[in-house]
Amino acid sequence: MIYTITFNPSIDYIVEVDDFQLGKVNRTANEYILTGGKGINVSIVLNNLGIESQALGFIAGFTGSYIQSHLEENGIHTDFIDVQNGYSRINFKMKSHEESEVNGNGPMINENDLTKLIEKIKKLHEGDILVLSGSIPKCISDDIYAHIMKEINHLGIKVVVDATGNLLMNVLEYKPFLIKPNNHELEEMFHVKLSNQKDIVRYAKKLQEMGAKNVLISMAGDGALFVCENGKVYFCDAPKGQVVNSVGAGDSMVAGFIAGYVKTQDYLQAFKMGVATGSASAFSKDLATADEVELLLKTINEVEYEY
Ligand SMILES: Nc1ncnc2c1ncn2[C@@H]1O[C@H](COP(=O)(O)OP(=O)(O)OP(=O)(O)O)[C@@H](O)[C@H]1O
Ligand SMILES: O=P(O)(O)OC[C@@]1(O)O[C@H](CO)[C@@H](O)[C@@H]1O
Repeated sequence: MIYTITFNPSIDYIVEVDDFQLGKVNRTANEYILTGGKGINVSIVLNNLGIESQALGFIAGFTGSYIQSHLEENGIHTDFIDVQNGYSRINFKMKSHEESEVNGNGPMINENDLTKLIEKIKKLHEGDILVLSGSIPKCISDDIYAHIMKEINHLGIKVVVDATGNLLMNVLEYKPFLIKPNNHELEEMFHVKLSNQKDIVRYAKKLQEMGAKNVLISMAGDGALFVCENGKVYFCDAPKGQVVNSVGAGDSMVAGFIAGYVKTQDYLQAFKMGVATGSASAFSKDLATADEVELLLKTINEVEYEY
């Protein structure tokens, strides 16, 4: 079974404003809401691709109830912990001349809530896949993903981590199966400016040396690089298309990679499926569907990188 954990689920309120004026009253040309949070997006896309998963994490208040019922209505299993403090956040995403986002901090999670989550995770089995995705509320220490990995290290579970900064750096010693920073997050982690693919590969390999088995570096419209545990390095161009909503493109890539890997056990197929799924989400209002992914997958060709 695949489990996703979202510490900080959200309702994403997406507004389109034709010509946003700072400091003025602006009116939307279009607006809609999506259920979000990185792990939840992974579960939604896996479901779209016909793969079962269970979404774990913390929800709170009326927004949390909406998130849970929306997922369940769409056939996604959930097992959230309902925390009694505040409400799940509403993240604001505005599309105008540029895309801007304001993400909330999320509800207060206490020790007791955390213990409940760890107890659930300890019941996972060998062969399960666990996805740890997204930011954590400020009240939680940035070694929490590492702590979770330490607790289940002996169980033979493949752990995928999509996070940044210390939250990601701290897990490396526990050898995650896959990590997926984007190129900007890679720069921030090493305090460097990476201006070409060769440099990006060099730093992705450092993450591998530090413990990650597979490293996927997404680069939005510039495609993605994959440093594989078999020693090979691949690059795929992103398919060309009209970007409609890139929120969740990275999560879709993670879901696509997992789906590809589960179906074929082949890393290259998984990588290509990841790129196709990321782009399919970027090219649509909502997250990628199986038909959209299948169409794009046919157009994707890899280049093996000589390093
Ligand atoms: N403008 C684009 N054109 C084509 N494909 C795109 C575009 N933006 C994203 N993608 C696809 O989605 C993948 C992931 O995108 P990106 O690098 O933006 O992830 P991310 O930064 O983790 O995104 P987010 O945090 O918004 O989920 C890319 O590798 C690519 O396949
Ligand atoms: O604040 P975080 O947890 O880093 O990111 C949260 C978020 O921006 O990520 C998803 C897209 O990747 C959205 O659904 C959600 O609003």
